[in-house]
Amino acid sequence: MHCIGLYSNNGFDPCQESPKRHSLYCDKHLPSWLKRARNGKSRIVSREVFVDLLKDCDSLEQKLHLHQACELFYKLFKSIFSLRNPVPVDVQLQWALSEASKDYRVGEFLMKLVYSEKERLQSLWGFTGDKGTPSSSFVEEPVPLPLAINDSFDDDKTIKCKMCSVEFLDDQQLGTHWMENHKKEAQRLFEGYACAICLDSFTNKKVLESHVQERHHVQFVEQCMLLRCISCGSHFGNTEELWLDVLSAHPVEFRLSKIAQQHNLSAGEEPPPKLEFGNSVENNSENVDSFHKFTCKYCGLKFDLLPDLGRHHQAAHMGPSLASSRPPKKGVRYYAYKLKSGRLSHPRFKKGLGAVSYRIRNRATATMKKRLQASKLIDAEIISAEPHVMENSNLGRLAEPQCSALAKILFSRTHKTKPRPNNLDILSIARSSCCKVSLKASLEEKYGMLPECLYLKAAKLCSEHNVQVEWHQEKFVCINGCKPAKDSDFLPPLIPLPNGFEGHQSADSLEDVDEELELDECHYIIDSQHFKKGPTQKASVLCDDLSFGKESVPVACVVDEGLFDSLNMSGLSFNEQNAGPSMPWENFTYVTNSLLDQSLDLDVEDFWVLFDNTMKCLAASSLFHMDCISPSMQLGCTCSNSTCCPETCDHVYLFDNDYEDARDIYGKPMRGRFPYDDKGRIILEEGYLVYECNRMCSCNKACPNRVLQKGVRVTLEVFKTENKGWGIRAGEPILSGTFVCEYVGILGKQEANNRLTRYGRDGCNYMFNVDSHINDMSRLIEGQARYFIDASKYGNVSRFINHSCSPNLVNRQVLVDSMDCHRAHIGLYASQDISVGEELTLDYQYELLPGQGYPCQCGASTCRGRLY
Ligand SMILES: C[S@@+](CC[C@H](N)C(=O)[O-])C[C@H]1O[C@@H](n2cnc3c(N)ncnc32)[C@H](O)[C@@H]1O
Repeated sequence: MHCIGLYSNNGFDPCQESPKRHSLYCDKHLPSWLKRARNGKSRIVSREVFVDLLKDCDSLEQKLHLHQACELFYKLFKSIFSLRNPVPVDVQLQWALSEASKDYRVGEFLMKLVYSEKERLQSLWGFTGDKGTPSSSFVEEPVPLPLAINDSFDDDKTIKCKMCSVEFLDDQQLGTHWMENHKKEAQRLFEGYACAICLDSFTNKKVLESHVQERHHVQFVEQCMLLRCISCGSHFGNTEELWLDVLSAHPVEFRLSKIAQQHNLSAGEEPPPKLEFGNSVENNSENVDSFHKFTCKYCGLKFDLLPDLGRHHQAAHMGPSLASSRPPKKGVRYYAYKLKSGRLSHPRFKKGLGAVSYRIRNRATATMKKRLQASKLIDAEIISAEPHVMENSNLGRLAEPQCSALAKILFSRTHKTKPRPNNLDILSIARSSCCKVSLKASLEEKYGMLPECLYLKAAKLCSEHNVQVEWHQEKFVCINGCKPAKDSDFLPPLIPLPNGFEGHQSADSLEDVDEELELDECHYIIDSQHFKKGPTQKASVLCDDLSFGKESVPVACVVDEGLFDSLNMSGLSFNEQNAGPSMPWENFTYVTNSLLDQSLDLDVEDFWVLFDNTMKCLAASSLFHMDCISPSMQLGCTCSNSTCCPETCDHVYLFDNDYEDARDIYGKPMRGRFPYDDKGRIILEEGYLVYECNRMCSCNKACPNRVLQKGVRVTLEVFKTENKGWGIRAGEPILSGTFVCEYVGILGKQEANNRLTRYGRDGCNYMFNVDSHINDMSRLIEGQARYFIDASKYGNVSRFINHSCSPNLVNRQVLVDSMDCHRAHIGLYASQDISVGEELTLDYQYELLPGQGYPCQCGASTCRGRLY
């Protein structure tokens, strides 16, 4: 016997290995539901129960049925267990029942499984509210599943011709009978046509003829005609060849279906002399001249045979890659389709992953393209900036944009002339450095002064390669006494030009500047950052801590010199005039946790009704009983240490269970890993829920799987922007993946298609549309309410984050105190390294109709222009 691990409902290519694991599977193909347990929890079907059931199987066939039942059981358990699954449990159960009832032998095994496993499943995962006392609704004996039509003929000794009901002992005899008696009808059943030039297929000879004439301009149509087996699509030169294929490959299709047999037997009637292809005559078929015509419900075209209608439907009304028609996005059929196709467990993510792997594959090309584009841009800038420089022949008259352009040009040129350390150079120097000071000193000794962003890159590299370097901020004193390198040859970095710089310099001083630039062009590194306004600029602190002690790091509110005036009038894009000037902290109440809107209280009610029904349903199917899940739908892990490790943490298990194919941001599988790296930075790719440990877990706050819940840990500053009102900027370098803050406000829901905008007193929109940011899962249910977080009255520092079409923050939905995805927290994480003083921005992802919204001031080269 061979391993049957590759078996699926659609058959299998047998694995050639002999079975080892539990006598049915080789090592490689042991199914997920039998895989070795961690904490005894990961096995969906326990080994003992499986082996017991296997002992009762005498034939390979029975073993396959057991295998199928286990798969079904696994799928059902897994999808019910996934609490974020929006498909109602009763629909899932219906699906499982209908699947099981297709073959009563599979159904029987399924019920045996449910019966044997129910107690284990009940107590597993700490589901038991009152351990062990089964409710009265428990079904103690396996309930036979409703028997559907058994379409299998294996038990029958005879088979009947579908045309005349004459009985035969085997398919061969039936085939010969058809050849002799029903060849004409059989032609209608199997014969199609194909164009010998392009192999396009046709149901009708006439259509083929006109195709050949019109498309290929051929008159002798007969030469271009191939016969085509409708059943399998193979092409043949003549009828004999086609019939040989039919006899050898499709004899089953001559048989009378079981339903028809039963019907005939019970009614004692002769079978009607009409063609039936499987059970396919549905409401899109009609009787014309005693022959069935199959009508396409989309375009009204009629076909003699259903497979042709199918092919037409696929070619004319579906995308080329879709193999089968999909049911409408509603109801049991749709969910069943989702479940069967495996899309339910990770619906959007396959698509997401495709995109990710595409992105990864194309990263190199993209980088190259970017570089090319950048160099083109710079060239273009040289062309546009240089004449300007000449024209004015006076640096002092250059406006800031021209200065930036010039700086960029010089920056790129000087970069080209100076050697720069590559990743290996940085790492090898970092390995012999104890702290940032010594690393900086060594690098500068070799390469001269380097821009600050290189140290961010170095920090990232070190963390990725586990190189221990002390990264510190200002006033750090290294215990080894490391001191910054001082080289008198280096000129100090440029400082921002003073206000009123435009046109105020005397001609003499400008000449000096010009000369200096010319002379030292190759030795300076002029970064366009020097022209940006940042915290290096003089700023006045309006408030030391806008959170008034609610955050563990104070959030200062500052105004840069030169923007004071804007405080007296509206610095916002619109509408502040009426409200009058106010300080940013005066317009809302600072909270660190979202509050629930009343619309959600109702939702909780709905939830309990659903929950109640679900549990009754499960109890009736003898899986669980009513008290098995905690009201908050929270699942605690049972790691024995105070800090969890991914090998044992149930949240990792839960995640893996829900997202088998999840990847990290580098494209590596997430299986068996926390969503955060050991520095607490998010590594999980976008599009997945993050499962953090919670108060039901035995671990403590130091657990690496608790990040968002610890709140803001980086220094942030609320500052006045030039044209977007208030914004947030980094008060310290923030490395990519670092948790920045949570979007906090009032969590509510709105009815679908009903756009909700709420403006705060300052005329700003503080709505975060949860639905539009993540979780396709909820979109499986059409017309479902959308969720939002409104930070206009209650919120935290996140309410000041402005929109950018090229943002440096991303959001993730994080499950902490509830496994219900509608109670997920919105975590905002750095999507790239962010330097001190850089504004933190998020893509609001509004969907706007043409003409809607307000001008976007993000300034990104990819700016989409408008913002809601
Ligand atoms: C969530 S608030 C951000 C904080 C806000 N700037 C403030 O002063 O409180 C969103 C509002 O900020 C302004 N805003 C954010 N990003 C913007 C952008 N890129 N362009 C123009 N205005 C923007 C808009 O008024 C928007 O309604």
